[in-house]
Amino acid sequence: MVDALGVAVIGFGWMGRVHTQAYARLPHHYPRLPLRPRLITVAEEVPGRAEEAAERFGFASATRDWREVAADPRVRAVSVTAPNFLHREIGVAMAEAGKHLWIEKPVGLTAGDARAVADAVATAGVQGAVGFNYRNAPAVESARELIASGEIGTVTHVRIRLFSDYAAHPDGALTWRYERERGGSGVLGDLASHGADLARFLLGDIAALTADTAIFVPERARPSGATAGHALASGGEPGPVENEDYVSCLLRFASGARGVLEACRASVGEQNNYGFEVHGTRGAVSWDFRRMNELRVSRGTTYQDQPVSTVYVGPGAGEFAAFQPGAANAMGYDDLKVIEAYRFVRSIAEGTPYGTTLADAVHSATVLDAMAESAESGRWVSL
Ligand SMILES: NC(=O)C1=CN([C@@H]2O[C@H](COP(=O)(O)OP(=O)(O)OC[C@H]3O[C@@H](n4cnc5c(N)ncnc54)[C@H](OP(=O)(O)O)[C@@H]3O)[C@@H](O)[C@H]2O)C=CC1
Ligand SMILES: O=C1CO[C@H](CO)[C@@H](O)[C@@H]1O
Repeated sequence: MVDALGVAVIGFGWMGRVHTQAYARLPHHYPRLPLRPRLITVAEEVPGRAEEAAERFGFASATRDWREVAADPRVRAVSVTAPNFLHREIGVAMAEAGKHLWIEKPVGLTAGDARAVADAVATAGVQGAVGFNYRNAPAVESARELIASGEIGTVTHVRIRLFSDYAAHPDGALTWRYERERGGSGVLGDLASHGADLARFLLGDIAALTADTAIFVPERARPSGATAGHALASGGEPGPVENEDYVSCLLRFASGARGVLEACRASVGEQNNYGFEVHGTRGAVSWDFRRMNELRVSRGTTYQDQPVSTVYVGPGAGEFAAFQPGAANAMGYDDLKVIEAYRFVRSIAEGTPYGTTLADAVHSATVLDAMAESAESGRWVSL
């Protein structure tokens, strides 16, 4: 018996589209899920964009005012895919209205914002999921199991990197991402938030850190109209970039392991170069988002003679089997969002969290706040 789950999407740029497509694809990949999302309404402030989204993707209605979503009894679950400065206000309002919440990272501008949304979700007794999609990659789940099984021994150190060039082009538009008021931090919230989540997912809590940040592209052109994702602008008045393009961070884990996390949104020549290398006393495992379905693994104690092999993950790993019949049939980025949608909807169906929660967002945001504090003070910060 399959029941309908009325859903709404607030903010219809890049992530709004990806969440919508994930809801639509759920029955294809998870036919036994007892709830089937029904696209009820889309809220977007750019004139005409909500109507266009409704027309293209099949929402029953469209609005420019997200408050109408909170009041809509047809809607039981909401995706918040609007810019960061709206996460807290919209997230809290939706939870208070009794809506289950799937909200994008970093969940607000600060750890205080993430905590406010987490508290509202807990008080309302609704389910909450967060857009830390990289941990949904079956290969990342396999790496976590490999580490937890002790097969690579005691973890000694890890390197986590998130390098991209979406902010490297000098004509990249000065969107909300580059403003303190609407974006909050820069690459911290945009990319290092994922890195902080992966660090904890793989290796447990971070005990202390020290960080350094920099702005490499200090001015950008103001966009002349509506933008989505990482748009280019031409001819607009230049304005200042208010948040960091780059962060490097040394980590000490509660386990005693050491780590380096580095993220940059303006790395010329790097496109979505996201990944990690984890080293232990008896082996190592590494992952690269651009080869998302592979792990590089080394195991044993023959040291310099030890082979490093490529492992193609297959139907036994994470949610791989819901997408492809055999190893080395590639999954893609949008599939990670389908997995996120599945875990969110399953949480609602079973009344218990399954996958990322708002607590994960609070942990990640606390790490980001500590990085900002350390970059400012030049000191180590304990967590
Ligand atoms: N998990 C992941 O891998 C990713 C997560 N993200 C996260 O997703 C969120 C959205 O990012 P992205 O989709 O790239 O951003 P976009 O700028 O592409 O889309 C956001 C949309 O929300 C609109 N918006 C602004 N104010 C409102 C409002 N009051 N009501 C409704 N809509 C509004 C924006 O309009 P306008 O243009 O007028 O501002 C824009 O159309 C961010 O928090 C980001 O950090 C983003 C990319 C990847
Ligand atoms: O979460 C994210 C993942 O990568 C994107 C760029 O490629 C970011 O913009 C985004 O916020």
